[in-house]
Amino acid sequence: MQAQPRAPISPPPAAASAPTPAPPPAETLVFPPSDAAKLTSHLPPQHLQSQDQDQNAPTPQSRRPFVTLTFATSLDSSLSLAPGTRTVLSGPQSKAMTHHLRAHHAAILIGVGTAVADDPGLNCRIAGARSPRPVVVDPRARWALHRDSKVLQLARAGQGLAPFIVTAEREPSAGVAALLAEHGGKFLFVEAAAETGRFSWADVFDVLGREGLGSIMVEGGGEVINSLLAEPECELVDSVIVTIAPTWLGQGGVVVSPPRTVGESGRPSAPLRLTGVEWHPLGEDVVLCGKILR
Ligand SMILES: NC(=O)c1ccc[n+]([C@@H]2O[C@H](COP(=O)([O-])OP(=O)(O)OC[C@H]3O[C@@H](n4cnc5c(N)ncnc54)[C@H](O)[C@@H]3O)[C@@H](O)[C@H]2O)c1
Ligand SMILES: Nc1nc(=O)c(N)c(NC[C@H](O)[C@H](O)[C@H](O)COP(=O)(O)O)[nH]1
Repeated sequence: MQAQPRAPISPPPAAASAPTPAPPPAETLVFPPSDAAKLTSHLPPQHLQSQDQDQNAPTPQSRRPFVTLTFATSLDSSLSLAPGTRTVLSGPQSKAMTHHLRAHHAAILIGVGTAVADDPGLNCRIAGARSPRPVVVDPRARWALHRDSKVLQLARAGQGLAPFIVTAEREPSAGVAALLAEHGGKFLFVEAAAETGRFSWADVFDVLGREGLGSIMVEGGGEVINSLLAEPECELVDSVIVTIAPTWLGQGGVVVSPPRTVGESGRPSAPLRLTGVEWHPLGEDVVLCGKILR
């Protein structure tokens, strides 16, 4: 029987607009279970770790999200060499620890200063782990989010989630709003104080709680962290996990140092101390875990 000529295999129709190529696969991180076990008591309760709206969408009356304050700092309490300068402090082991924290929180929150400086991905790069919902605090909606922003590239590649942007603008950019909606993100409106343009963190966390985000890891930057270490905002922080790197960044860095308090005598006093403290060496870094002493 004579073989029938094969019909030519036509090339697939060209996509109308070639999709943006997925970002190059970032390094996959590994955090050993033996190290993970040391952090368990400092993580949110299990039922608050996912984004499952049914499971943990706290009603307005229920408690606010579990808040973890976590960042990497130098020996001179700096987060980076200068505002807007992304500075590597963590070694591989404590970097993996940060991603372990991301897998165990429903959301990861940064300020717009960090978003602008770092073009962050804000996903979890441990194989098989879930990524948190990125939240960017941006009262004046000044973050120039665009299709090639890393966080949106990862969302399109299924390697992360699109951000929720917390703003005081009642009519933020329609273009950015559409871009967010296309990727599963959105703007969240929170009223800011008229005189300062700042949010009450209680309001921010209430809004995020009503989005079903039962736990939030606040990663920075300096302004965000210092404002959460001030009274009374520090009452909202449930856990503190700090990576300390054996590096001095020198003067001019982005410093973590909460506002000073002054006693009745007029003498300055230390504003905050941690309790329930544990120190865990990880590579050349040490990870300090604790809770703010009430
Ligand atoms: N080492 C680390 O762990 C770490 C983590 C995050 C960022 N960083 C670094 O920190 C630097 C950015 O820090 P930063 O202090 O410049 O910016 P930031 O990320 O703290 O963002 C500051 C902005 O957030 C908003 N904001 C903060 N608190 C607010 C409040 N209570 N109400 C309303 N808006 C509020 C304001 O718009 C403010 O301008 C970058 O260099 C980044 O690389 C380091
Ligand atoms: N743990 C930690 N060690 C560091 O050495 C360092 N520079 C940061 N910085 C935090 C960082 O500035 C922001 O949270 C990002 O911008 C996240 O970015 P990715 O998601 O990793 O792309 N954090």
